[in-house]
Amino acid sequence: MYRRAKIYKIRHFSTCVRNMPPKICLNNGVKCPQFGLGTWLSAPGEVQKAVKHAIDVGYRFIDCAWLYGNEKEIGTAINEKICDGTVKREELFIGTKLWNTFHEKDQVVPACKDSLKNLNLEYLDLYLIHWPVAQKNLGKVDKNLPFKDAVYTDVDYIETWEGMEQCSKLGLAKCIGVSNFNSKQLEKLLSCSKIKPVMNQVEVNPLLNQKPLIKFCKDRDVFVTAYSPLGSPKRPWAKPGDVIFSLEDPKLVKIAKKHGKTPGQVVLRYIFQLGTVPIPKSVNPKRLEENIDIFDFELCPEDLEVLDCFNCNERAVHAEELKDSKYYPFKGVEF
Ligand SMILES: NC(=O)C1=CN([C@@H]2O[C@H](COP(=O)(O)OP(=O)(O)OC[C@H]3O[C@@H](n4cnc5c(N)ncnc54)[C@H](OP(=O)(O)O)[C@@H]3O)[C@@H](O)[C@H]2O)C=CC1
Ligand SMILES: O=C1CO[C@H](CO)[C@@H](O)[C@@H]1O
Repeated sequence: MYRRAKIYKIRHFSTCVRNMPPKICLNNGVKCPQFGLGTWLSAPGEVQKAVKHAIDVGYRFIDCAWLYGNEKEIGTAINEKICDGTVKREELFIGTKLWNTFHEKDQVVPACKDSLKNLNLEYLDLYLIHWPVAQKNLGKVDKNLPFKDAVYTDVDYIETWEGMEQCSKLGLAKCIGVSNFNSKQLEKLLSCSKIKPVMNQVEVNPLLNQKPLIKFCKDRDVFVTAYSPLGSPKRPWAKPGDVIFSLEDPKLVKIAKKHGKTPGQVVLRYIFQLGTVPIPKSVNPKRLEENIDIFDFELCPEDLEVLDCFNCNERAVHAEELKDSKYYPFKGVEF
């Protein structure tokens, strides 16, 4: 009896230590937690610990990518947390992304299988086309600067999508979607796909709140995942003079104080209230706990108005080395 109570207490603590993120229902009926963990630049050697801690404190959606070079460690962490009884596989939502060098139709299933092997999982909950632009495979990829010396090719993302549909049909991925697609690209994909994308993962933060694209996606039943929600302050390509979002802005600090929260929590709550799925990255235990602890307060219309004023359509992630490709998403279109 005592033993049972103790086990219950531990499980209860690990899953209900704070308000859990709500779940959203995607256009194929699959449920997805409306908050996740980013893993880009989470270094091998620290990401395993970070993912285990994240799962302990309530994260259920882990955002990965083949490009990030850390799928193996993340997979080890996930499997350890399943083995020790903290979570069941079906309670997790694991997503990863197809890199630009595997866009030809017959490369997609093998690339997906490679990510599954790295993660040591039987299926993905979500597989995304990382960018609408295909790149030539030049050998080693630098995850910090993957577009340096990039040679783009003319493989159409519609062809790539056929490979993604095969991943879905083979049961390798329960959901498939895209990332960094603009409104025109998404519209074209929706018009000719047999399986609809469930998600478009794009940059969303106070400097680029993406309201028009979020509305566009919502109207078409495609959910938006918000990457770089804190403005990606450590992006390796930032130059002096680039606009970097500051969590120390006095207007933000004032709102945070009013709610008894940190500026980071206010930003993440704002992005959640925009109707997206924020996926902040952290490998720091305290910040991992802080970031997910945003489900016990609400920003009022006046707070939202202040936060809206930061928007200046300034991108942290622009991949401008690809700008001459006809598939480059960030030019020639309003959003
Ligand atoms: N699809 C795509 O093309 C892209 C997808 N992504 C995804 O989105 C995720 C998040 O975006 P990312 O660009 O990493 O940037 P974020 O906006 O999530 O910022 C992460 C940085 O902020 C720090 N940080 C985290 N929490 C806090 C906090 N509460 N207060 C202060 N600093 C904090 C982190 O450091 P520390 O770890 O030390 O806490 C890290 O340096 C990525 O990791 C990746 O999974 C990102 C870019 C492009
Ligand atoms: O996910 C990502 C993280 O940053 C990378 C470096 O530019 C991007 O390519 C990528 O989209």
